[in-house]
Amino acid sequence: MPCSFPRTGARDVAPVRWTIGNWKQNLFRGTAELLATEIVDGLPPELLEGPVRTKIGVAPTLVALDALAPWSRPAGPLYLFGQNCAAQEEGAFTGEVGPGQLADVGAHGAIIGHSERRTHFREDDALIARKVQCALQAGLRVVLCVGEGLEIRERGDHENFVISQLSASLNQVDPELFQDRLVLAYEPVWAIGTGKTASARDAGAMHRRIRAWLTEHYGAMGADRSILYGGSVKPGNAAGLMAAGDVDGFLVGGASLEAEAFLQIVRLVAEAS
Ligand SMILES: O=C[C@H](O)COP(=O)(O)O
Repeated sequence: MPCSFPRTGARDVAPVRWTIGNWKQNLFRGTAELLATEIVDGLPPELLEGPVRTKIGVAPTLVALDALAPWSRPAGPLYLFGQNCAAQEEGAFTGEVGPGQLADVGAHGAIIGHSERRTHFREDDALIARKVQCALQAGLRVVLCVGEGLEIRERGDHENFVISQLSASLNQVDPELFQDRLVLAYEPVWAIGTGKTASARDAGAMHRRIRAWLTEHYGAMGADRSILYGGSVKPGNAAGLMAAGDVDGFLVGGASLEAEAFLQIVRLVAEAS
C-alpha cells in the first residue's frame, strides 16, 4: 500500500543539537533497559530541567523499543529511533515494519540509509528515498545517513558522492515535511567501527558542503537542518569534531553501548560553543 498517513508531526521548537546512540544489533530487552536507566540517571540535571540544549536519542533493536517507554518522551528524556523503516505503511511485505508500526511501539523516528543497510542489505538511493518520504509523511523523525567509502575518499570525489546520495534521497520529498524532523548524518563508511575518524577539518568541510547544498535547494528549511557526524566518535574526539563548525551532534555506535562514554559525549555536545 502507498503511504497515505496524515501529516502528524508538530513543528518542534527544541534546540537543534542531537546525540543519538545507535545500538545496532546489540543488547536484549533487559540489558537495553539497564543501559537506558544508566544513561537517564547520569544525565546532567541542567539538560533535564533547563532549556534543553541537546536532544538525546537511542536506537535499540526493534524488539526492545517498547521496553524503553519509561525512559522515553514524554515519560523520560530519550527519543527513540528505529534502525530502519519500511518504504510502505503496511501490506504483504514479510519481515518489514512500517513507520506507523514503529510509532505504535514508541519510536519517535527512524534511522534511514545507514551504510550497513546499504552494504549488507543492498539498499539503494531509490529505496532510501521512498523510506524517507514514507517515514516523514507518517510524522516520524528521520535521521538520513550519507557517507562515502574509502575508495571514493581516496579518489578525492567524496563531496560530490555524498551530495549525489543526498540529492537522490531527497528529490521526491516535499520539503514541507522536513519541519524539524529531518536530521542528516554524515558517516564516512571507512570511519564506522574502525577507530578511524575524519579529521575535524575534513568533517567540517563536508558538513559545510552539505549545508550549502541544503540551503541552495531548500532555503531556510534546508539551512536549519541538524547535521550529525558519525564514525568512531568517542569522548576523546567529540570536542574537536564539534569545534569543526557545522557539526550539530553525533550518531554514535560503539561508544553508545557504554553509559559513561555516551554521557560524556552528550555533555560535550551540549557544552560546545
Ligand atoms: O550509527 C553509527 C555509526 O555506524 C558509527 O558507529 P561507530 O561509532 O561504532 O563507528
